[in-house]
Amino acid sequence: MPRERLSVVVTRRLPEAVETRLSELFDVRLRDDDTPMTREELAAAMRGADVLVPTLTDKIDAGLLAQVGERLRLIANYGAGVDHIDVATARQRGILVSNTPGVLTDDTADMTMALILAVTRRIPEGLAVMQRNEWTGWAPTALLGGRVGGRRLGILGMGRIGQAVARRARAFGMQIHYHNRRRLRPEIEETLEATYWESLDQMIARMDVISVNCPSTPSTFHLMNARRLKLMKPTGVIVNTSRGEVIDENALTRMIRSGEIAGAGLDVYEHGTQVNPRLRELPNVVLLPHMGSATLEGRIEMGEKVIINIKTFADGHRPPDQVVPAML
Ligand SMILES: O=CC(=O)O
Repeated sequence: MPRERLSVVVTRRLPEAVETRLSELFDVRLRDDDTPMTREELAAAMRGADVLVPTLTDKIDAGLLAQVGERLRLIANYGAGVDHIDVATARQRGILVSNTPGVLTDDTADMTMALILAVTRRIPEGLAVMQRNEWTGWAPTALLGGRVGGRRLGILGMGRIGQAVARRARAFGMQIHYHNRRRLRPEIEETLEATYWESLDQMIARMDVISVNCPSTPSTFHLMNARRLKLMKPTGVIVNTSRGEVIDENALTRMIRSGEIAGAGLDVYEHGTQVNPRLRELPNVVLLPHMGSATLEGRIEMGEKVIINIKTFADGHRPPDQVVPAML
C-alpha cells in the first residue's frame, strides 16, 4: 500500500507539531474539538480509515471492533497503556495494535516522585495556607511531614517506569523494594539496589510507601484490594501513576478516612473522571488529573512514535511497538 494513500483518523487533538507532521505524511483526518468521540463517531471513524490513532479515552472493545468492517488494519495508540483496547479481539480480526512505550517513562517517574514528596511533605497543605493568606510565620511544629530518606519504597510493577522510579527514589535516600511477575536480572537488581519480594502481601506489610507502576490487565484488577490495603502500615502511603483499576478506590478511601492508611497520591482513578467525592475532602490525599506523561516534550515524542509505527506499517513491516496479547 503506498504510504501517501494511507488514511489515518486521529481521535483527539495532539500537539501542533505532531498534527502537522501527520498531515504531511498521510491522508489524515484530525479533530477540531477536543472531546472524546462518541461510540458511534468512533465506529464510523474506524470503518472509514486504514489506521486509527486513539488515546486512552477511546474504549475499543470487542463490540466496537465487530462493527468496523474490513478496512481498518492498524490501531496506532497514542499512549503506552493499552488497557482500553481489546488487543486479542483486534488480533483475531487481523488488526495490528501498537503503542508508544519508553518516551513517557521519565516523565511518569518524575510525577510519581512528585506525588511521594507532595504527600509525605504536605505540599498541597502548605500551598493552601499561602493561597488563603493564612501564613503567620515559621513555627517549629507547623505542617510537619515525614522525611523520605530512609523510608522503604515498595514498587508494584518493575517495568520501565518502575525502574525509573527506583533510580529517582534511591537518589532521595529511599530503600528500594519491588514485586513483579518476573524477577529482574541480578545485575539490574544490583544497580538499583532493589530487594525483590516474591510475596506481594509480605512486601506490602513492611513498606512505608507503595508505588503502583504495573499496567492494568485482568490479572492486576484490584491487586490492591481491601485485604491487601489492610496489610499496609497505618503510617504507610500509597501512590498511583499507572491505572486506577489496580486499586480498589472505595476501600482505599474508607481506610484513609479511618486512619488505617496515612495518605495517598493519585493521578488515576478507578472510574475515570468519576473520582470518589470523599477522596477530595481528605487533606492527606493529593489528587492530580492524570498528568503523569503530560510534558510537551513527552507528548511530541509520543507522536513521533505513532508516526514511526504507521510509516513502518505502511512500508509493509510490523510496527516496532506492536503490542501482542502475550505481552499483556
Ligand atoms: O497514561 C498514559 C499512557 O498510558 O500513555
